[in-house]
Amino acid sequence: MTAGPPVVTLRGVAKRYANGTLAVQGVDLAIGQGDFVSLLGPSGCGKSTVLRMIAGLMGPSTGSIEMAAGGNAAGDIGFVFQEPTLMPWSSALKNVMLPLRLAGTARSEAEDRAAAALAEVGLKGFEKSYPRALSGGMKMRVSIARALVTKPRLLLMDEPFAALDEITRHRLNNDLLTLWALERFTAVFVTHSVFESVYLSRRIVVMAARPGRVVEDMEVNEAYPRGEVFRTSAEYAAHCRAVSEALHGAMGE
Ligand SMILES: Nc1ncnc2c1ncn2[C@@H]1O[C@H](COP(=O)(O)OP(=O)(O)OP(=O)(O)O)[C@@H](O)[C@H]1O
Repeated sequence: MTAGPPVVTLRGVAKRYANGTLAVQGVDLAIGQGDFVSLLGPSGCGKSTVLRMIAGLMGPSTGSIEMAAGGNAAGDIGFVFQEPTLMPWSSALKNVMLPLRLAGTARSEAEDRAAAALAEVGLKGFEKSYPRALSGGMKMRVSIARALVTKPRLLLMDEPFAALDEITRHRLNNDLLTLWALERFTAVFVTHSVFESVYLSRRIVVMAARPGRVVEDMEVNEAYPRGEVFRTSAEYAAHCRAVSEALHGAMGE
């Protein structure tokens, strides 16, 4: 599986917040169609800032961000936050229906598509459950279903599994890769975890702080599907070591 032409291209991007903080500077990054890219770096290196700019939630202070033509506007980008951010007063199904309803999709079609999205993340039978009745991992699954229900070509994830226990996190990593293979979206995944970035990605962009910038761009040239055999392989360990060294270099250690 190789990445196609860029879906999004950042050129000379810098972001200075209103309080004067220079969050990132000099970011040049092209993300290829169908790729799985992780942004890895220490706290404060600007990973979330880059992701929010790609999402169009805010603009860069200098430089440009170009989305390739051919998308379907509002449904083009899915965003998964660290917190599942579900509406507590609505069922899992209604939560997943929301982006479709906002886009004007008729109720019955939205229901069918939301139910299919929940089934894809392993939540068939939980359509009527309220968020409070679901575990942390299940809530995150609902959040992923909601992000994917519009069939975005770009899925942006900001440390989505950071708050989950390790077993749940491994399971969701596997399920995310299955969805990625099935739906063929381009994934941009923000994480602090070397292990998670190597397990998931084809490409790891290592960032450093003060000011936030890209310091290494590494490839994890290993076949998919990846599973427990990969997780316990010598190749996995070697990639983790190399990425870890790059990260420590980025942190000036
Ligand atoms: N809204 C804001 N206003 C001012 N400064 C901000 C704002 N958001 C982020 N920053 C600052 O910009 C820098 C980059 O923050 P950002 O959240 O992008 O980093 P991060 O790598 O995602 O960090 P973390 O891993 O801790 O989430 C930090 O110094 C942060 O304090």
